[in-house]
Amino acid sequence: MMKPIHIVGGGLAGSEAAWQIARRGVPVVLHEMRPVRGTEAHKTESLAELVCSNSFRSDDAEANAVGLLHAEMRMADSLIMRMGDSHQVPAGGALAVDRDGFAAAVTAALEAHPLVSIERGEVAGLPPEEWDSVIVATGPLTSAALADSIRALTGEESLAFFDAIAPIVHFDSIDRSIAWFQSRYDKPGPGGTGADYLNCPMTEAEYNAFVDALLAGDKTEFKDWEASTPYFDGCLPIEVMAERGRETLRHGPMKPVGLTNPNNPTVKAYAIVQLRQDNALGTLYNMVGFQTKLKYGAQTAIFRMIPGLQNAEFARLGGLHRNTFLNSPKLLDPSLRLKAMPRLRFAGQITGCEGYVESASVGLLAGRFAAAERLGEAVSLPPPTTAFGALLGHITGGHIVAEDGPTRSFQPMNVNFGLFPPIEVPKEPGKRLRGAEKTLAKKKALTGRARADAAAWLGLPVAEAAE
Ligand SMILES: Cc1cc2nc3c(=O)[nH]c(=O)nc-3n(C[C@H](O)[C@H](O)[C@H](O)COP(=O)(O)OP(=O)(O)OC[C@H]3O[C@@H](n4cnc5c(N)ncnc54)[C@H](O)[C@@H]3O)c2cc1C
Repeated sequence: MMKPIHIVGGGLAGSEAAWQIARRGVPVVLHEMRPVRGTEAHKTESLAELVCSNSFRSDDAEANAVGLLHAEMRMADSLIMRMGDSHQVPAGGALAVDRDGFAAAVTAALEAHPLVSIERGEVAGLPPEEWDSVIVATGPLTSAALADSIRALTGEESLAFFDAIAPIVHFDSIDRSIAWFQSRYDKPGPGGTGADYLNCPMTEAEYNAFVDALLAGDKTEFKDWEASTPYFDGCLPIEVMAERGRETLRHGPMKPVGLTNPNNPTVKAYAIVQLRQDNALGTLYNMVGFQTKLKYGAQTAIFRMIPGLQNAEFARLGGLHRNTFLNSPKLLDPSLRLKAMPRLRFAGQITGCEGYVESASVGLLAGRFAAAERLGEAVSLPPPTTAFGALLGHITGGHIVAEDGPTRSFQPMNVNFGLFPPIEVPKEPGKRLRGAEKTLAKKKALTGRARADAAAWLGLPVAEAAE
């Protein structure tokens, strides 16, 4: 009997890693502490629970880096993408999923696999020595006992900071005589209709009153040690955005572009709040980009100032959560093993990637690497030109570490084109590209190269992938 690989944490990364290992014919034991012990954000005992938004973001594999990552993961037979695709809900150009159906399907697929056993319970310290190959995928809310032992082993302080959760509203409490359905620029996207978001318009006076209320609203106080904790720009709380400038929200989550109010088509709204379907039934909608650390009472009062939400009932209000992650460029080797104890491999957000899809993709890589090692094969790293390779590069070495401040410079990051090696746009005779056209051509060249290289790395037909 082959010895099993142990995975600690059955979230996005751990579930994907388990699948990848089992599909190579290697046994795996997946340790998940829920429901024996919970986290501040998880609500269920399902594997791969989505703790906040239900979106896997853009599904555009030609012009968007996370869309490209989707495509590469599908090529690698990703369980997370397979179940995401089969549980999608309409969301314009994005891939959004019915969170309960999705998590139940991932759980069922792993429970049914003959090479996967699932053990419920916390791994409350370093994994026992007899576990000779372990993937730690315990996420941003890693339990304190395990986090402490990793910190003791590495000698590095894990950096903690906060993510803020966006509120969810009951659909039937939204005033549909004010809010209208439309996707930005009427984009249909995968599984969408072009009219998937509910839009709440604001006049200039309403916007200013709203920003004033955000600035004045009661917020959760930071403790001393939390005060210096940096935010990451992808998930800024709205009141922090409002503090950065009166116009910041109008250029961020409340931007009014690509939308026309059918009740007042000749007048452009000054700002627009968008809500996106959150469950398959269509009974819940989340406020897009509205992460917040406002206190609950303040949230209810302030969000009801939004036209269309004056009677809103909230299924869940926003909240605050810590994020635990390693100084990976220093601590991990190129195949995600801890240099100080190579039987431990890390995956998911704890490695310093950011987002559901990125976490799952690092789980996918860790699973492939661990399985290859167990089978006595050479570990093959993805080319740096692929989204897989770009993300892995960020985690294990691409980042230039600056040691000149109180906090280290390595920060969690979504996949983005800045992580890819540059490419020359192929010149067309007699045509000179400029501006947006040139940017798009560059993205298409990068993603075409990435898909072809990913296919070659995975041993798939290259021509089809590059198309
Ligand atoms: C509050 C919050 C909101 C977020 N919102 C978004 C969002 O909207 N969109 C997005 O793309 N990303 C979001 N993220 C970021 C991130 O992508 C997700 O947290 C993602 O789930 C990370 O995947 P993971 O597999 O690394 O961790 P998780 O999915 O959190 O999985 C880790 C698992 O490990 C288990 N565990 C922890 N410690 C132990 C232990 N000692 N023993 C056994 N099991 C253990 C946990 O119970 C959990 O199931 C958010 C993060 C947080 C904290």
